[in-house]
Amino acid sequence: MGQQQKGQGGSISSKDELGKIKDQKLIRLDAYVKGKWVSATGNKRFEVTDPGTHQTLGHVADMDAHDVSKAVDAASDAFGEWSKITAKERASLLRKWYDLIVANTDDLARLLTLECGKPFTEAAGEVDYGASYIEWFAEEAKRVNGDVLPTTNNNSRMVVLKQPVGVVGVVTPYNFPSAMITRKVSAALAAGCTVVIRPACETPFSALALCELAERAGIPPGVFNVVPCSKENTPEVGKELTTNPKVRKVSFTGSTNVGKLLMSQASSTMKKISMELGGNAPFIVFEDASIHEAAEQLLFCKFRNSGQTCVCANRIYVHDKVYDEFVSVFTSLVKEKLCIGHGLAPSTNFGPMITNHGLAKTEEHLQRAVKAGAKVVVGGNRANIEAGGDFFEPTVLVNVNNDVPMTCEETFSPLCPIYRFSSEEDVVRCANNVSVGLAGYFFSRDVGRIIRVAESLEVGVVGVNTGSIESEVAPFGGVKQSGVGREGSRYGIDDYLNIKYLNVVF
Ligand SMILES: NC(=O)c1ccc[n+]([C@@H]2O[C@H](COP(=O)([O-])OP(=O)(O)OC[C@H]3O[C@@H](n4cnc5c(N)ncnc54)[C@H](O)[C@@H]3O)[C@@H](O)[C@H]2O)c1
Ligand SMILES: O=CCCC(=O)O
Repeated sequence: MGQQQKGQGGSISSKDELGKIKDQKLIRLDAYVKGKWVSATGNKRFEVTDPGTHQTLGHVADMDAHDVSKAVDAASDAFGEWSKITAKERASLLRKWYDLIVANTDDLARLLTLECGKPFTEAAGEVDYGASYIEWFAEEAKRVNGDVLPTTNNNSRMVVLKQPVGVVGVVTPYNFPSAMITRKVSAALAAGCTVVIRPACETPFSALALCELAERAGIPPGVFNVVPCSKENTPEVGKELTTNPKVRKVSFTGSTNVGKLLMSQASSTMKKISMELGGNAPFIVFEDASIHEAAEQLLFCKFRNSGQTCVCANRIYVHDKVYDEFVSVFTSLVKEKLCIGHGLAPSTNFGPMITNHGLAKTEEHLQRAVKAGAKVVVGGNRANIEAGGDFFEPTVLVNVNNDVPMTCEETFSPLCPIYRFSSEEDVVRCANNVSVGLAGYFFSRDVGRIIRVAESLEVGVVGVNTGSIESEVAPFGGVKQSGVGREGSRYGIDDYLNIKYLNVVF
């Protein structure tokens, strides 16, 4: 069994790396409520660590439900004024926020790598990607148009208004600590909503740095609130954000199970919801595809963020006729091109698992598959990197059973099972035979097949001859148990608007 390259990182000190952040004011440890940096009740704090070294990065304010209710009050008080300033004014403030993020990309990326582990270049890519939503929604703010309908009575006019929903509770995951916040918050602020953001416990630093820049951009007090909290306080904080009557919408990105819980809690006050949940993306290589192109695309699509991305390829289906060639080409790429290490070591392009829970799940998925007959072609072990974090090798498997967890559920790990298929009909049936439907990918040059398969896949986003689908211009979101709503694009702002119909009789 071949091995991937191992990067450096042995001498990395997380504290020293934090010290290299040029603008040290971006490292915030307190919460942000009503335009002030505040500590939690009783000055309670929780520890945040670097997943690449397990060293402490800092102790952040641990907000409880009562603290969060004050943040909701602040957001509710600020809503009146923020929703009434002109869209052009909101757009201008968003644009300033965007400019500040772009100007501070290196610092923000370093912070992101330190708390989430993804390699620095990938982290800088995330900051840039996240910022693109702010630029986009700054522009869209000015295009929230209403409607005048053909009247059914000459003595009346029928008018449609679009109005901001109100206070939005935002809950985000640890795998995209920056972009999952900006994608939601920029649409919300552009629409005229105010926000209370609860970032993931593992990755509050990016959220707080974005907040520092929002403050510098001049976003008024109360419009933008950030309430970090520990794992222990998460259920009560989640309950507050989903049941407080002043919160009119909950926007969540994370796993399907937590999404269902938050959705049921939010139903008690009938809040509007956006749910961006887990996936289990099929990646299909037909016999007429370019094998090298498909293998190159899979490398990024499967292994970015060490497999911890909701749209990562999860199940790889390769046509029988090209199966052996594909496995051989792809395995060589994995060995040659991936270099494991701490995300701030210059040669690294494959970082640690973000949590040790994720590492344990990876090992369990692997063991269950191997027990059921799977063969590991490359990888298959924890990687012993001097830096000391939770590393697992990029792993390719063949002969994987269809009933094992890595096939049936989102593995969210660097495990890459490659299955055989022999007919288009069968592979589409297999691809759709899961409860979720976020992204799907396939490779073919046959135009008829491209249309048939793209229309048949039960997902919200399809990559055809590409493993890359993200763009602020395009609608992002899933079907089935992958969620409700769309983010980004001209559709994304609608999730933060209510429609009001006026029948004006004169
Ligand atoms: N569709 C998308 O756009 C998208 C994007 C990124 C991640 N994801 C999904 O997120 C999952 C990985 O992220 P994760 O492991 O952090 O997911 P998770 O559901 O465990 O956690 C997501 C967030 O919810 C918080 N949370 C957990 N229990 C809560 C509760 N009772 N009340 C309030 N908040 C609670 C977590 O602390 C975290 O901040 C994967 O399933 C991935 O596919 C989806
Ligand atoms: O984990 C999901 C993030 C999806 C994206 O790339 O926008």
